[in-house]
Amino acid sequence: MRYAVLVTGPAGAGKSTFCNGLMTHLQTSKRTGHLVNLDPAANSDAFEYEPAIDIRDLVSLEDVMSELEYGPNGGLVYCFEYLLENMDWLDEELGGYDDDYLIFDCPGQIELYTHHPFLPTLVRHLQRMGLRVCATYLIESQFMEDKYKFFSGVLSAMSAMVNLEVPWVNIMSKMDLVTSNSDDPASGRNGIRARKDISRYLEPDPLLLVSAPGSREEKTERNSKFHSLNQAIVQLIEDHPLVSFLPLNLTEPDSIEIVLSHIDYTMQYGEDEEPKEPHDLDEGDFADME
Ligand SMILES: Nc1nc2c(ncn2[C@@H]2O[C@H](COP(=O)(O)OP(=O)(O)OP(=O)(O)O)[C@@H](O)[C@H]2O)c(=O)[nH]1
Ligand SMILES: [Mg+2]
Repeated sequence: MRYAVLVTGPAGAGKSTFCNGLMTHLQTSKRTGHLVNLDPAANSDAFEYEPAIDIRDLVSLEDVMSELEYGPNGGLVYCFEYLLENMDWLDEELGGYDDDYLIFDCPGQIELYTHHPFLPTLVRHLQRMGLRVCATYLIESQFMEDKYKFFSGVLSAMSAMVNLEVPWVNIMSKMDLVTSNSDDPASGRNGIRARKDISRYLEPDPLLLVSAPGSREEKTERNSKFHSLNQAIVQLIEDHPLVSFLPLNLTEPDSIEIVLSHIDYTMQYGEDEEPKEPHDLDEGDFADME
């Protein structure tokens, strides 16, 4: 059985870094993984591990831009369309890997996840080839600093999830950057101050969008033209409680292990063996953040 983990998410969310971390972790756990680079604009220096399959061997953004005079975004779309027309290239590349764990590093163009047919087509193709596919969607912990930015991240994750019908793991990356110390003057009014707050973001609490009744903030919000929009979004997220995030701190092997065990579980990796329950988050996992 072959497995494919798609690593998706907006630009700079830490996808490539997570792929590297996952590869290292697989190696130290005596498992094999292969990196697949799907980013035609990737910078070669970004890879600690040489990709086993690399879209740039088929088409590179640089060539498309210089030869066809596309700009960077149109150029990317062209690259994916080119890949979709040349899927036999991918089949051939994938042919050499049986019984393997493939990690797909995807590009950060948000439109690829929300409305471009590229990823759904790719997923169907991989499934037809007999691969078990799951997707991860990363947003970075800095999103938690601003509740509006955070909810736009939640909505983009939801929209990517409904677009791709595969098992799904949402990840809050760069948790090493969260210093949630209530005495820390740097964590401002909207900062993430306490562990209680962090869990409201990891299991998004739509009420974060609504200010406390009677507060000055609430009164200004009620008058603002965004009030009904916020209410509608709160309702949407409450009606579709699909999104929750696993915290990822790459400086802690345990954290990577927990994320990997959830990914394995969604794909029933090694199901010929005993199925494994994913590790649960311990109370202790947040201890250093307080
Ligand atoms: N502190 C910290 N920084 C990180 C972490 N992961 C990534 N970064 C930094 O965030 C930046 C973007 O990381 P990438 O891994 O290139 O992000 P990406 O999602 O692959 O970006 P694109 O491919 O351009 O969309 C880099 O400067 C990384 O060093 C993390 O876990 N902690
Ligand atoms: Mg990247």
